[in-house]
Amino acid sequence: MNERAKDRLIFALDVDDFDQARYWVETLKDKVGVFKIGKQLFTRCGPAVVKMVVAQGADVFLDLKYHDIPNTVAKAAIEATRLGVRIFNVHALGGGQMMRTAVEQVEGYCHQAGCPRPQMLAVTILTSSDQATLAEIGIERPVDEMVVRLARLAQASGFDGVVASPREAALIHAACGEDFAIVTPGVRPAFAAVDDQKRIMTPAAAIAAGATALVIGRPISAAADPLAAAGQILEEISAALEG
Ligand SMILES: O=c1ccn([C@@H]2O[C@H](COP(=O)(O)O)[C@@H](O)[C@H]2O)c(=O)[nH]1
Repeated sequence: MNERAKDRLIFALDVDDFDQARYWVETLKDKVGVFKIGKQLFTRCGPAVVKMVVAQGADVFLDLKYHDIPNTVAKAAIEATRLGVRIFNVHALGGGQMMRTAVEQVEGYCHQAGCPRPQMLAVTILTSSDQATLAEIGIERPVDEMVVRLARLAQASGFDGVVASPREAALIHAACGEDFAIVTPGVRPAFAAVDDQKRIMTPAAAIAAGATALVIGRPISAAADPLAAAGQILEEISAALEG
């Protein structure tokens, strides 16, 4: 198996409590490069759960999708940086000033504290949304056009990459270049249920389209044999990287 496959797999720690989170980190840390802590687990456990994952030698993607006025997002971003996470994110829909202020203040903090700057990602359009969802909120432009527009804005604001569906990965890659990270949830292996995701692709198709890392939760956690499911996904990523 291609060794780089593990670095491309981010597991969504969408679980109810601290003990379950620790169980999944211990179980999957040989197969998964980064553990994603989202709103459910962070609201339940707070910074202690970030520290637990880091103490196990794994990296954290803090997926709190900040979306607020520039000052509030920048201060929250500094707190995420202080926690030692490798990646955190904001909503690109918060706009350029919000993203630029976050970049400036995080870089200022890192310079002063002598710590590495986390990777900063901007969520474009949620993978659970489709054209009808955008219409509900008054956005008539096609989903893929909106995603590319937000990706360009994030890049111009100093962000390192975006969160998007793998369906838009090739377009983002063409618009923003090779060094811009494209982290994709909405990934469903053939054996898994679609759940509430709308814009999906298989792991192999996502990598082939240019996704730099895949966020996967329920296809592993809800599988009858989660380790086998993670192994199968890694094989798929590996084969796509070789191909
Ligand atoms: O557009 C987005 C942004 C974030 N997510 C998060 O990714 C995982 C996906 O989990 P699955 O169980 O594989 O569906 C979840 O934590 C979401 O909050 C996303 O799905 N789409």
